[in-house]
Amino acid sequence: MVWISRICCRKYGNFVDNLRLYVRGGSGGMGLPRLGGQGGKGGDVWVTAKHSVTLKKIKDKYPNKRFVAGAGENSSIRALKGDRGEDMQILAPPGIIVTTDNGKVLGELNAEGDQVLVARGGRGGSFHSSFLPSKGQARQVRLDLRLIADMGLVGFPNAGKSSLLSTLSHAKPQIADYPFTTLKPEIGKVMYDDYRQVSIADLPGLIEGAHGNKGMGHKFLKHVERTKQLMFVVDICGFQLSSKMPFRSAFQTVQLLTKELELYKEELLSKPALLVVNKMDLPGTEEMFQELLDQLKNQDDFTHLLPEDMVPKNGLQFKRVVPVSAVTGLGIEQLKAQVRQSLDEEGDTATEEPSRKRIQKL
Ligand SMILES: Nc1nc2c(ncn2[C@@H]2O[C@H](COP(=O)(O)OP(=O)(O)OP(=O)(O)O)[C@@H](O)[C@H]2O)c(=O)[nH]1
Repeated sequence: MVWISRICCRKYGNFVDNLRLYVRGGSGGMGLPRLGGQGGKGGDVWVTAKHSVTLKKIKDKYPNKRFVAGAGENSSIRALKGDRGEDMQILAPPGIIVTTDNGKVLGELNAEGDQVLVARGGRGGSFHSSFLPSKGQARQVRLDLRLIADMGLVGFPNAGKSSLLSTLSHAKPQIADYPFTTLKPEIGKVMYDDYRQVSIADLPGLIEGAHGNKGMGHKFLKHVERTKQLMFVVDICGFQLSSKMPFRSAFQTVQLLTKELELYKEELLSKPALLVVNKMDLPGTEEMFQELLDQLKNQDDFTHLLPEDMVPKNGLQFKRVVPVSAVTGLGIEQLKAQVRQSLDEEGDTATEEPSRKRIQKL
């Protein structure tokens, strides 16, 4: 049996899970000493939660990552009290934690419309300041997407995700309660010999048509944004959502899962992804696995197997394809090793503890 297949690599790493921005409140307006007039207050800079935005979109739209609010109006004979400067709104996805450069937490965005003030506008000049205005607050802030887990399981119902999570983590996975979600992901912790822990989230609810918000479609897909990497799980024998829906082979299932992510947010496909092929304990599955590998290697030759609108624009090239059985434990150790390697290649894990702490434990 081929345990681990390495199929040509895809360029990963476009997914943006943190961003550093320069923010500055607007300056206050000048007061008018002659008539005791007061300058307008400078505008504030806010970060506001909006679902349709991603950190990558912010980065692409504002390459210099500078956000400056409007200055307050000077006081004049016609308007003794100058107008307030315009506020600047930075739209960001929910599930963000906003901190200053030195790690002070300014606030969290948990739900659509939540706001965090990141830079205050300056005061307008008045009698108390000899009519001189003050400048707006200026600083660097960080927006960090709060990760649920290192790995997120992506698979249609019945693929064996829950079974896999239990086998991998040797325990009943815990239901995590995050303020920014109504969908409760199950989190399993995989422990390694060097005491490193890797967290894996099972996010229930992905079905065909999820991108169009079928089932719990959008809720599920939003969560995929909050894991460092993706673990696709397919049943080697294929999948059928219901007797009314067509049967899908393992290869078609991979394509459909890819298409769901692509249609929701193509950016998600830039996350490193590994493919777990489950139920390899069943008879005849070795040949099916070989066929799947062949199809994955030559995806363009098999586009006719699905209707055109269900074929992903770019087939996902998995760096790691691991055959397992969640029931018998076949391939589970290899999978653990592959998960670890994949995360190590990409840098720190979401749950990584400082090495000093781990050494203390040892
Ligand atoms: N033969 C075999 N059956 C398996 C394996 N893994 C899971 N199953 C069975 O497949 C069925 C679905 O498994 P689950 O772990 O509930 O699958 P799931 O992907 O979490 O399904 P949902 O909760 O519906 O999303 C159950 O009957 C499992 O016993 C496996 O490795 N081999």
